[in-house]
Amino acid sequence: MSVKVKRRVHVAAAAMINADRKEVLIARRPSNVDQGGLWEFPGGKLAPYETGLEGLKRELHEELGVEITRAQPLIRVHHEYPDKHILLDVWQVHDYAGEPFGREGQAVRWVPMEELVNYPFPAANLPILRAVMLPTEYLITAEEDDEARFDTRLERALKEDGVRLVQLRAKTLDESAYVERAQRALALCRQYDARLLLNGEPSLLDAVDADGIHLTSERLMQLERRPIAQGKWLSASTHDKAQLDQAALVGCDFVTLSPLRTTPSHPEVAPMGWHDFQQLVERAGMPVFALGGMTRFDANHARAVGAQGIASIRDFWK
Ligand SMILES: Nc1nc2c([nH]c(=O)n2[C@@H]2O[C@H](COP(=O)(O)OP(=O)(O)OP(=O)(O)O)[C@@H](O)[C@H]2O)c(=O)[nH]1
Ligand SMILES: [Mg+2]
Repeated sequence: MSVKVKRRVHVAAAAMINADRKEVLIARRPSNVDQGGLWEFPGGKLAPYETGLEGLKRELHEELGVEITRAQPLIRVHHEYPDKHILLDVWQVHDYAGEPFGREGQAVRWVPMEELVNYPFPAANLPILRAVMLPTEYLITAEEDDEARFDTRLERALKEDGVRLVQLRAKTLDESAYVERAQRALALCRQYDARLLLNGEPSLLDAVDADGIHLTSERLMQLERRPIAQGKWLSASTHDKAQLDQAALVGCDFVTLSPLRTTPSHPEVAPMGWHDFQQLVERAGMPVFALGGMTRFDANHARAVGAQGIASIRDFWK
């Protein structure tokens, strides 16, 4: 039996997100090419010695007639197709010159984010769809014993820090107190067009119609399948490769990976540091938020090493 070594293909692709209208630019692959007829994020294979960003700029000039002026890494996805191993190196384009059009005759369309799921994409693209929906910052709420103060602090973060993704973590509350707080938190989040995930059992969604569930790593490891519908978001806390693999297996939409640094809340746990973090993120296959001593000053670096961004209690809870 001969062992065939798969081709490795490095592809740069663009998530052009129109932040005001919350639309994303997608293009349809011509029917006569690999994965023809499917929709994709514009881009293509890197030429020898090209960096991801150089390749992205060249491809977007060739395919859409635009010149990228500002872009930031969004996510890197490894995927095994039957004939090749591809690395999709996806960049979020923040600014460009020109009006995009299908320079190669391909259909090009601005699509509202929540409608992206209705378009057929290549199998490798699921993590990208998740990444474009998510912001760079993930607020985890602190323990509070005063409900009025909880509301004030949450609203401050939504209003002044522009937080758009919130996890309600409250280990000291019993279920009925948790549900009450969650209902108020949901109303506040709706007011600011932010998403709310409940830290706890999937059944909490029956009591509060929030946007999803965040699982502890312990709960994650007990599951055999995804415990909630596809229309809701599922995130989980992870700390190592085994937990990341499990998150992929049960179909988490995204995860936190911690601890990057030592924190006052977990002084006994050894931090993993950026090097190990980057290696784990590279193969996670879903958006990952860096957690553990992170502040918004770390967001750019987190992006640069492949993460979606940062998660924090302390940096937002003031
Ligand atoms: N551009 C792009 N390619 C994707 C995506 N998802 C995905 O699996 N791919 C795969 O990555 C490879 C990209 O190749 P491509 O056909 O765009 O390459 P290219 O623009 O350099 O074209 P060429 O090889 O005809 O010159 C294809 O095998 C394609 O199926 C995506 O969202 N965007
Ligand atoms: Mg292409």
